[in-house]
Amino acid sequence: MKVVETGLPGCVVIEPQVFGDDRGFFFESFNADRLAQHGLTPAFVQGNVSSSSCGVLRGLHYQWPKPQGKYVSVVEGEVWDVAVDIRRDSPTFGKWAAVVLSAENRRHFWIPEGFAHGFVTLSERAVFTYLCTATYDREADAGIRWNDAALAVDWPVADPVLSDKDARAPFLADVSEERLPVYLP
Ligand SMILES: Cc1cn([C@H]2C[C@H](O)[C@@H](COP(=O)(O)OP(=O)(O)O[C@H]3O[C@@H](C)C(=O)[C@@H](O)[C@H]3O)O2)c(=O)[nH]c1=O
Repeated sequence: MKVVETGLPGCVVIEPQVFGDDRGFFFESFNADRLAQHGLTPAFVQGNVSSSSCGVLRGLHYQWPKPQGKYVSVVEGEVWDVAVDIRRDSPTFGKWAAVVLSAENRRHFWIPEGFAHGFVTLSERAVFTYLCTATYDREADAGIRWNDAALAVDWPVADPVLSDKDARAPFLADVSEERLPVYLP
């Protein structure tokens, strides 16, 4: 397993070691001991799966309070996945990191608590799977508009398919400070 830093401190890409043989392949999708060697000790309490058609964009989502760290990957198809630091007082507030996740590259992306997260589907269909460090809380569920100019996320799709909720999400500047995650160094 290889852990690769991104330009955004705390957000890392995990590249599992894949064992192929005549039957197919095997890889460890998550190994707590190996992640701990890199200072990552997430405790997961919920697992999710979603399926999306080409051009579907989900995001940018976060929870506050009850922030969720997310360990995300794709088991069918390909997505462009992005994490945005929206922790108030963070030295990298407003910065983002993106990675292509696919069933072929088997990458996993660790997005710590306090970041907003989203992805857009690049393949005909993408099955997205992730583990979270907090359970879903409808009251705490929140979002930032995907194309907020203040964030300037360089999405590879210009006119994505969105949920009504995501299409109406507020811009970062319009979110009151107490509704944004806190930065804990
Ligand atoms: C996220 C979530 C949704 N739901 C329900 C609420 C709603 O009726 C339905 C669909 O919810 P959403 O439209 O929010 O689903 P979706 O747009 O897929 O939301 C997800 O997007 C990605 C980018 C993330 O980072 C996730 O944390 C999550 O926010 O599923 C749960 O019951 N549990 C959950 O954990």
